[in-house]
Parts: sequence; structure tokens; C-alpha cells
Amino acid sequence: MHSERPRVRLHDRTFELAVPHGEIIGKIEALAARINADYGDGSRGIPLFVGVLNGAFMFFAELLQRISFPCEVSFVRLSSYHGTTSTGSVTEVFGLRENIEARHVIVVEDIVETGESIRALTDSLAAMNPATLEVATLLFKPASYRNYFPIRYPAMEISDGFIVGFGLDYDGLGRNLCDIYRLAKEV
Ligand SMILES: O=P(O)(O)OC[C@H]1O[C@H](OP(=O)(O)OP(=O)(O)O)[C@H](O)[C@@H]1O
Ligand SMILES: Nc1nc2[nH]cnc2c(=O)[nH]1
Repeated sequence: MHSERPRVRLHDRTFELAVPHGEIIGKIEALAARINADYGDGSRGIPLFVGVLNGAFMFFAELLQRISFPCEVSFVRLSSYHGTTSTGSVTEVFGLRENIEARHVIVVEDIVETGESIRALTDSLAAMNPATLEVATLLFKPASYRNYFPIRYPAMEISDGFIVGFGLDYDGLGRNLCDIYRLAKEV
């Protein structure tokens, strides 16, 4: 029997609805309330939210509209490539212009899966001596996570399986979808 879930076709693959827009927004509202409770008393100065491009753009905009204390925003981009040594893939961080020393920094990601990206980013930012460094992510796959850095602010935990929509892409497509879709099993 065929699933009743709405489907989208991107390139050669079919994805089926996993998290509708209203549920995503509800999770973002709940996360914003947690962050407002933790940072809203002003004791941490003016925190800096650092969005990770490209995927975080939609989550970043929705989250920041719900932050109720004075804050600043910035963006970084991660670039992965395979090094010439046997150490495997290397991730570099580009684009941060702010001096984050002694500041309270919250990284904003769309998804944390293995944690390789967040490891590179948090290692790089921690070396700049922020006062505190936390990670907020729209989606967290705990079963795949292999990093030591704690993810304090996940909006949603999900099981494994490839996800698109709400900023996340499949080979460049799907970022503009307002719901989240999961790769459908081929029949
Ligand atoms: O925890 P990990 O296994 O490292 O996976 C998570 C990373 O994968 C995605 O980035 P991607 O390289 O697809 O770039 P994008 O944000 O431009 O889509 C996502 O934005 C995270 O940065
Ligand atoms: N689009 C997309 N990017 C990812 N990066 C790590 N996991 C995922 C995923 O499930 N979907």
C-alpha cells in the first residue's frame, strides 16, 4: 500500500513529508523560550549568534525573530575538502569578522549529524577565547553523533535518514521547502 504522505521529487529522488511547517515553528518557539530564559537577564552582555551558511538561513531567521534580548548576528561558512595526507577530510571556517574574545557566542546550525562540522567550528571558535560557546540546531541526530561537544540547544531530535527542506538541500535543491521531508524508500 502507498503512503499517504505528501511527496516531493528532487533530482532523481523522492522525499516524503516528515515534519510539517507548523510543527517546525512550534519547536523553534520552544527553543527560543529556552534561550531567552537562559540569556535574557542581561548578565551575559550582548550575545552573538553565529549562523552557519548555507543551510541554517531559514532556521536562523525564524529563531532570531523570537529572541527577546539585545543581540548581534554574524555568519560563517564551512568548507570541507580532502587533504593530501591520510588524515582525511579537513574543514575550514570562513567569514567571521567579529572579535569574539570574552563574548557569549551561540552557533546556529540547521543539522548536526556526525558532529564533524560542529567539531571544526567549535574548535576554531574556542581558540578565539569566547566567554561561553553553545550550539543551537534545528535538527539533531543523536544516534549518529560522534563528537564530544555538548549540543545544548536542539530544537528537534530525529532518527537517521536523509532530510531536506527548511534550509537543507539535496544536491542544491529543496532549501526553499517550508516543511521537512525525508528520503523515501524506493519501491
Ligand atoms: O554533523 P555533520 O555530519 O558534519 O553534518 C552537518 C553539516 O552538514 C550540513 O552542511 P553541508 O556541508 O551540507 O552544507 P550546507 O549548510 O551548505 O548545506 C549542515 O549544514 C551541517 O553543517
Ligand atoms: N540535507 C542534509 N544535509 C545533511 N548533513 C548532515 N545530515 C544531513 C541530512 O540529513 N540532510
